[in-house]
Amino acid sequence: MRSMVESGQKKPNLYLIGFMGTGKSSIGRGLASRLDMTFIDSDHAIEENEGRSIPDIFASEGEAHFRKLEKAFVENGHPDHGCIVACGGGLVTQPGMIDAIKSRGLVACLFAKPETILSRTAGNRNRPLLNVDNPEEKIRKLMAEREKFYLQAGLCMITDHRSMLEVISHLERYYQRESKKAKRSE
Ligand SMILES: Nc1ncnc2c1ncn2[C@@H]1O[C@H](COP(=O)(O)OP(=O)(O)O)[C@@H](O)[C@H]1O
Ligand SMILES: O=C(O)C1=C[C@@H](OP(=O)(O)O)[C@@H](O)[C@H](O)C1
Ligand SMILES: [Mg+2]
Repeated sequence: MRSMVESGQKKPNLYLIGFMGTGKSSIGRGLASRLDMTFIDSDHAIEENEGRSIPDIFASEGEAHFRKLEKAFVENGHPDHGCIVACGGGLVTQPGMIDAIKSRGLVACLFAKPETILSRTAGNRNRPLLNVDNPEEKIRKLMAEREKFYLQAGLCMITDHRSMLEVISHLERYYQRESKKAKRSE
């Protein structure tokens, strides 16, 4: 992570990564309010910039185009400090993206079992990758492909059977500890 001196002693960003339905967006919002930081969701930022929804972007230009928009968001589409950033689940799967977010702040990954993910995402058609005949099979396949990226986070946390408040409190302690360490290492 960039030094606190370079970032002007400002609060480093915290990036929440992990599979769809692990809680990045909901937990990120609660955490930002606890830590008095700005909340940014990469999906919402992209939708706002493009003026259309993620399903529309996938349908009209395809997943590869959406991944380019995610890359642009990471590289120059958000502030470099003071933010809790909920990343779309596939954002870290492109080459160089994990290093790019690690160079900009702390990274925590949320995990959940495929069954939990299925129940948390069922009834919501906003995730085009899960609009398939057998979403559970798709979740297992994508998870296996993506695990190597998710495991590179500074903190990995299993969220099954944990309330959102428990997850938020754990992440709050992680952020406070790690951001203090970064400050002390100056
Ligand atoms: N720890 C949790 N326990 C129960 N439900 C959760 C938990 N974390 C998230 N959820 C629910 O799961 C759904 C998906 O959460 P969301 O924040 O959109 O995930 P993501 O951004 O990772 O795709 C939401 O309805 C949210 O309220
Ligand atoms: O895992 C993915 O590839 C995706 C995750 C989604 O975000 P969430 O992880 O917030 O659901 C969204 O970016 C898009 O539907 C693609
Ligand atoms: Mg989300």
